[in-house]
Amino acid sequence: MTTPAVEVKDLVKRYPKAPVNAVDGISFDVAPGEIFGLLGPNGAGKSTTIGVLTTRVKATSGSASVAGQDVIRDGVRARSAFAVVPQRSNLDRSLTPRQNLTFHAAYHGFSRAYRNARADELLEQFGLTAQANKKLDFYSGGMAQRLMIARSMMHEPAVLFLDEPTTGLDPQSRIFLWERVREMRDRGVTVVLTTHDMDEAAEMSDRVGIVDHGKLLALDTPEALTRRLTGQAVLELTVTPAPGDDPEKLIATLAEIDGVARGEQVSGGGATPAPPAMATMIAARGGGGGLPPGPAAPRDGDPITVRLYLDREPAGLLGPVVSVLDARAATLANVQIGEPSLEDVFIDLTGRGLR
Ligand SMILES: Nc1ncnc2c1ncn2[C@@H]1O[C@H](COP(=O)(O)OP(=O)(O)OP(=O)(O)O)[C@@H](O)[C@H]1O
Repeated sequence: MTTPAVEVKDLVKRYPKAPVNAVDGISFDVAPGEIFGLLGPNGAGKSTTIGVLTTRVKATSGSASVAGQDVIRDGVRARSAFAVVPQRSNLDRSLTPRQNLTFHAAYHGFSRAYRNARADELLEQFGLTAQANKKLDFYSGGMAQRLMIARSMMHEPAVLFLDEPTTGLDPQSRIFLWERVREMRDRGVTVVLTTHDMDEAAEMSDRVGIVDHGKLLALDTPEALTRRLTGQAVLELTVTPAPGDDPEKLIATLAEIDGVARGEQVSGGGATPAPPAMATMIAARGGGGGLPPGPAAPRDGDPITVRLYLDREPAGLLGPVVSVLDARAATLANVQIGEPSLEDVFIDLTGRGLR
């Protein structure tokens, strides 16, 4: 049996004087070479979990290891096995970009020849060769992020922890970054990332763990998680109800169709239809303080967007849907068939209340 790249068992962290555990008995394994996404609302316990794994936070109880090294009992030894790229730059501004790389490798005990060769290789890989000796003050946020990842790879860690790596990056930098992350994965580096970007998590991660209130609520591949949600597919309709018809009643009638698990209005009242993921944030189940507000009440003649969550193949339901709309003299402008997104799963598990 191969040793997991990350192993967390019954991990608990209670900060001094805190009334509840920040991490409340979390267990999971990450396989070598996996990209693992840790997701959760603000304050869920992600950073604390990563903090324990990277020896910055002292665990209250439980066990944790990275690349087979016990990070709780022998943090110093474990540190050579991983690298952390924090959300905010912690580059040394008194050094050149290149020196940031070579000093890091010197700290980890690598020879001068190795340090220089590795720095050149990584500067090239991260598109920073031409800016290797510039002042860091002239670096953009994207360049600083690239340099931090390059620096983290100087000591060839087995596991790379990335804390919200693409926050604040432009689309080009984001794509570039993910290409590099995939390259690292292809070379056998295990990547553990935290992110609030659900699309990115779904696209990048081999598996994701969803955390809230210090507990792991779900752990699986993004596909398996979305498959588990309600039905197999979602039908999104842009409909203009007949004058005087009540949209809520129209949706209730649509939800009664055999094969429709539930229905909800995701936008309307003249608002631009939100993309599916955003739509769910607006319209998903109640609770959690009622924020953010639901869609505006539509005026007569305005189209509304209705989402139907299905528990059977969508093709067979188009006929019944059109019949209901016909019977109520509603006009159908657009139909989209889609899968539930990871964000739908996230909201379903963690609710929509603000943290
Ligand atoms: N140093 C600390 N001292 C006391 N409480 C803390 C400390 N750090 C975090 N907490 C608390 O522990 C809980 C979990 O916080 P944590 O930072 O791990 O969450 P998170 O999921 O990383 O959130 P975010 O997405 O906002 O970064 C929160 O209630 C937070 O207020």
